[in-house]
Amino acid sequence: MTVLVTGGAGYIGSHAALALLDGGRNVVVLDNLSQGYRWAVPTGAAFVEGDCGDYDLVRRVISEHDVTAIMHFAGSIIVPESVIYPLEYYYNNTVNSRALAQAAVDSGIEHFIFSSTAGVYGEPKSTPILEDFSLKPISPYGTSKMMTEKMLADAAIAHDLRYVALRYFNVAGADPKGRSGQTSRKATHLIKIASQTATGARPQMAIYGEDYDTPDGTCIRDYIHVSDLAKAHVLALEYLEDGGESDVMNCGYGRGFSVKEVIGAVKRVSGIDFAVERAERRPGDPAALIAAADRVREKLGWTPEYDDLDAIVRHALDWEESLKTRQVDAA
Ligand SMILES: NC(=O)c1ccc[n+]([C@@H]2O[C@H](COP(=O)([O-])OP(=O)(O)OC[C@H]3O[C@@H](n4cnc5c(N)ncnc54)[C@H](O)[C@@H]3O)[C@@H](O)[C@H]2O)c1
Ligand SMILES: O=c1ccn([C@@H]2O[C@H](COP(=O)(O)OP(=O)(O)O[C@H]3O[C@H](CO)[C@@H](O)[C@H](O)[C@H]3O)[C@@H](O)[C@H]2O)c(=O)[nH]1
Repeated sequence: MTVLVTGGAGYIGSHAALALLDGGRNVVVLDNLSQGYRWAVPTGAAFVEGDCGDYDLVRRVISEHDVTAIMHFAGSIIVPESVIYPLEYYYNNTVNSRALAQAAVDSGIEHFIFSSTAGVYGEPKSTPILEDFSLKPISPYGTSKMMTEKMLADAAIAHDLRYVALRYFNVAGADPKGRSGQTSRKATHLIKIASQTATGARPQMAIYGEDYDTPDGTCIRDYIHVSDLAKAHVLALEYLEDGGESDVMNCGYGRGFSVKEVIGAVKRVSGIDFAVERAERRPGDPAALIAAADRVREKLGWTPEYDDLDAIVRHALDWEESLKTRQVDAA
């Protein structure tokens, strides 16, 4: 019995693979290394280089590795890029997910965990955001994820597949044991960028907009530690194995920090007063995104360990330091 982790050479998938291995499960990672790194695949996991949209390959991997469940992380993740290249995003996130789901159904896989996003809500009518708020994504990225959620919902009605779509809020931090972290070639995430600036990989950074309708004028987000998120995936799999119904669940802590508060935390924890510029608003940024996070706690029994901004930042900084000794551009 093995879990197939697509995108397991990437940031979140590698942490989920670690959590599965730590729990004594077998893991096979399928990743095309378009963004991830071979070295990021945890020791102990089997690795297949290839595309999650390659139906025949997925069927073969499922059969050869005795796969009984799929965690699907592979995808393209940069919101502004999805506005410029929408058809690439629909292909990689929706068309390839369809092929993967087809291979899963045809192979008799019954348990499927999908990486969705708070981006499916678009500009929410209010916060905290409940799972049953209407889905009105404002980017091709968000729409590509919403479409995959809908496909899974329909497939789950027609077939023996059951799924959990986890809608992540802002994922940050790194494995507390230093085994993995965020290495993306094209970093856009606030805590990653602030950590790179603190550790000298960037000369300065910018705050995108100080005129939002928030207490300090900067955007508020719900930052969740990647290891807590990885744990939610393991619990979601156990939930399905115990007969749980298909569902969607927000993954966040239910509280938010502003961009200025995050930068303040990175300066405080690192002890470095790095340069921060003001910049224009970034298109498509909602003022505040905070999860209503009751469902994941109640249904999965999820209890976060790292609901502490300074701990998230500490782990992100430690990982950034450790990257100085790695060849991150060599896959
Ligand atoms: N990082 C976040 O804050 C965040 C928030 C919400 C949702 N998500 C979702 O979580 C998932 C993982 O994100 P991440 O931050 O770890 O990104 P990442 O880029 O670090 O990892 C994605 C991995 O998928 C691989 N990949 C991409 N397309 C593939 C394909 N067609 N076949 C096989 N492998 C492929 C890449 O090489 C990479 O290793 C994505 O689906 C993303 O949309 C991320
Ligand atoms: O150098 C930077 C980077 C970011 N920000 C701001 O920081 C906030 C958070 O930005 P970022 O870390 O890029 O995350 P989001 O744009 O909120 O998007 C993330 O979180 C979403 C869920 O909330 C996911 O859907 C996306 O995939 C994921 O990238 C936003 O207000 C940004 O404008 C800055 O001011 N300066």
